[in-house]
Amino acid sequence: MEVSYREEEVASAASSVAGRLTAHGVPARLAGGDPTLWGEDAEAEAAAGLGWLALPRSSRELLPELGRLAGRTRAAGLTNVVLAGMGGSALAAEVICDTCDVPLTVLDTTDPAQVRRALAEQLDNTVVVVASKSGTTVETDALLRVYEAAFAEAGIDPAGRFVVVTDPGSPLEKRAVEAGYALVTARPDVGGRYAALSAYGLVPAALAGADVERLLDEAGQVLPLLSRDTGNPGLDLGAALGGAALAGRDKLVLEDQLSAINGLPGWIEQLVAESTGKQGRGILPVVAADPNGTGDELVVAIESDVGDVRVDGPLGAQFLVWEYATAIAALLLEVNPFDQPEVAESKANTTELLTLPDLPAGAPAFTDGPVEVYGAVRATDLPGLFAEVLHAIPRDGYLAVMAYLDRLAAFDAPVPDGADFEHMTDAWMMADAATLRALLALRTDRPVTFGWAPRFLHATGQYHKSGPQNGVFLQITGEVAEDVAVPGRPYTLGRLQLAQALGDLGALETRGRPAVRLHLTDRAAGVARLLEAVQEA
Ligand SMILES: O=P(O)(O)OC[C@H]1O[C@H](O)[C@H](O)[C@@H](O)[C@@H]1O
Repeated sequence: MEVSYREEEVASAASSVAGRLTAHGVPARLAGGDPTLWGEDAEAEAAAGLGWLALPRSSRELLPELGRLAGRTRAAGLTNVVLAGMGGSALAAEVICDTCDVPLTVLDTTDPAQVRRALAEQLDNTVVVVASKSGTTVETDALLRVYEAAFAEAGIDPAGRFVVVTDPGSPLEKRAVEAGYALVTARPDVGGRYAALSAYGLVPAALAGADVERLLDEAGQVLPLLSRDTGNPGLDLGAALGGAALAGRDKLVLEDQLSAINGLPGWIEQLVAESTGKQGRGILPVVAADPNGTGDELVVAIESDVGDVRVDGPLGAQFLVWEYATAIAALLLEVNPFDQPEVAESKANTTELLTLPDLPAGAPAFTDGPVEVYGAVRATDLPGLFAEVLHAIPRDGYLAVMAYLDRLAAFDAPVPDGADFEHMTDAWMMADAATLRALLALRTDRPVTFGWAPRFLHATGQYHKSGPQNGVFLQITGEVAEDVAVPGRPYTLGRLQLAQALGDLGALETRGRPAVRLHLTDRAAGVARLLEAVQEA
């Protein structure tokens, strides 16, 4: 595992902060699990959350159980593995499976169409891993209920179809025991976003067929380096991230196109944004975007030379080194890397909204074809709105696009008969809400981020509300054609999804941030109109 600096300014900022850290014995203290590093206010959470440093060894104890579970599900012909989980309880498994090229359906959504899509896939051969540390996350609870109902309706005994991963004593543990589901309890002293090498990352990955022992070997090899003052990749990366952020380079552009590891930036995004984005400070991860060459960027490239910092190493080692580096960067920014108070705020808003008979969606400021626009805006059409929004981004700020939609809908786009792969890709791209990010990015030198909701609420959502207050926000919601009931709950997935959007919008508006909601009354036509209008802006 190696971290190398490819730019003089980054190297000198990093070496100056690394000198300060080693003078205080920080590398060895962090590697040894010293909970006092982040100050008194963070001590209790740190003491209860540094178990990730021991995972390369302690997770080995899970291997026999994982082998048995994987063998049992394979023998039962359950080859379609679905993971219901949010944030840290989903993203690591996604990266592991993408990198090992084994199929895993990650359901970290409340979108009725996307959930219907998953339900329609091989229910007969499906095993659902339900992963939640707290055991109370609303999305995960809803997906468990939806799958229980689907199995019951198909006459399938749900007992053999769920594998629950949770902390000991959680409400989900109780539920799993009562229902007779397979249960793996996780080490409780590991925070959600640091849980890649714990049962949360490993159980779904092992069931999907990934070689998880190898990940632990890879992490185990880097572990002894983390107590060193020199030749310590975690310190080198953390000092670069923190040193650069202190010098004003607080937009972290993550590049991985040349890496054999697939999707790591999405996992890094939740780790860094949730751990550092608080008290008006933080590092904003920017994923799937080209750098703009502005003075507030730090480009970190996984296994390539295209960045200011290059990070080489296998996936297991990357997980551990990024966790360590994030804890170092938080220390330098003087924030607690183990809490996420503003994630809880949007959750509370959502819960409160769900108690109302009707969701307060408000009245549109204007309508442009299949798109209703909600918010305090001067524009009267979409091109004007995009121009207004781009103009509103502060000089040191960013624009965040957040889509409460089916992230796979673009693949339904009609493709002309006989189209080759290039034409198919073009058709998908022009039907994909994520393309809005790229088109907006062409019109500004400020970073434009994109997040599928509610996934991003458990990642950049914390940063949006409590990091530097220089974000401008565009929410996209869509009409629900066919909703999905959540058995035992007084809401459907569609209602929950809209409540999440309105709950987060409320949290952003309370802070005085410019925030607009674009509601697609026809989803496919709405996406097409957005992509057309942004090019006219
Ligand atoms: O695993 P759960 O308790 O369901 O939590 C899922 C996610 O929820 C919140 O967003 C936390 O901030 C994340 O760190 C966590 O990974």
